[in-house]
Amino acid sequence: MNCFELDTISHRYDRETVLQDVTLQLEPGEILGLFGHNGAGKTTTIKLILGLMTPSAGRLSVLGGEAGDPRVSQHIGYLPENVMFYPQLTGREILAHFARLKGASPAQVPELLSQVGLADAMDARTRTYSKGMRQRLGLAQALLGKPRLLMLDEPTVGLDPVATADLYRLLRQLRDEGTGIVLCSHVLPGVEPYIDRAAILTSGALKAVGDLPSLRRQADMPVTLDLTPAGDVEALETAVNSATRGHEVVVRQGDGRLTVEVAPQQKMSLLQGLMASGAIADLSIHQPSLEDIYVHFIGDGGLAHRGGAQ
Ligand SMILES: Nc1ncnc2c1ncn2[C@@H]1O[C@H](COP(=O)(O)OP(=O)(O)OP(=O)(O)O)[C@@H](O)[C@H]1O
Repeated sequence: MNCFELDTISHRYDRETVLQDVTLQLEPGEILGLFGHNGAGKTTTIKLILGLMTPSAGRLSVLGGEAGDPRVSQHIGYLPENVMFYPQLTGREILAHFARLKGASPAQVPELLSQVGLADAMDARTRTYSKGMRQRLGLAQALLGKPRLLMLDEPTVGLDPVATADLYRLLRQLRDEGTGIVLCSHVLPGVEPYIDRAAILTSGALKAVGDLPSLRRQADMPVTLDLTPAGDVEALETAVNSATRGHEVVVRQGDGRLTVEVAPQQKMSLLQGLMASGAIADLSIHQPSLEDIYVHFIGDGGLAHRGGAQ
């Protein structure tokens, strides 16, 4: 059974359509990165899955049931973008309160607080917590009751690099135990190794979905080769031009080396030509990163999309 299945979902607020024909699934034991600029529709998508609103069009099922059904909601954990807690209560008291609301066992409260790195701070009032500590408490709250679907909105905001790495390790462990996880973010650097698939949302439309190799195929962006000449760089450039056999490539010279941008489908024939030429001493190959692919799909007008501050 899928964690959720969105089938051509659209959503309007008043007059504005903010999601258009979004089709997306999440399997158990999978981490999906949901990426998009400010106002792209990430939070709206999450709210629909949580059952806080009903879509204007399309079909939606969550954990095999209806979004918003309490029998479904009890298996969902959600960390909102901005977490706020009663400042006078301790982390332990707050989590125990949420455990009661969710019908989860209070026995797991100290264990969860330790898991998110708040073992030493669980009896301090949350008004003394830093932003990162509040974020960790929010994460512990989302993990109550061992959810089968976990949705995290900007979970790394406020976390230092060590805490961020801890968070990703924890998410992997949950994923390996079968939890389906959605990670919404505009912070792409560093996230690539921790997600199984990415979905890129722009102005309410899903532009691309898949694992990194599939996104690279969908983006069809050039591969960059850094070439070190065996002799002089001009001879290498001649070899590149002859090996490309009229296909378009971008060639730049610098520091006695050549940088060549080539279409993915031409890469192997270019490499074979270069190897046969004897003009090349060494090379490195750079595939587009998740960030490059994201920028490609968001488009040059990326800044124009970004309604709010980053
Ligand atoms: N309650 C609302 N009423 C009207 N419009 C709304 C409402 N909530 C969101 N919107 C609009 O819907 C669009 C999508 O917003 P959403 O919050 O889903 O984007 P987001 O991708 O989560 O953005 P961010 O990264 O800035 O949090 C935006 O244009 C936003 O202004």
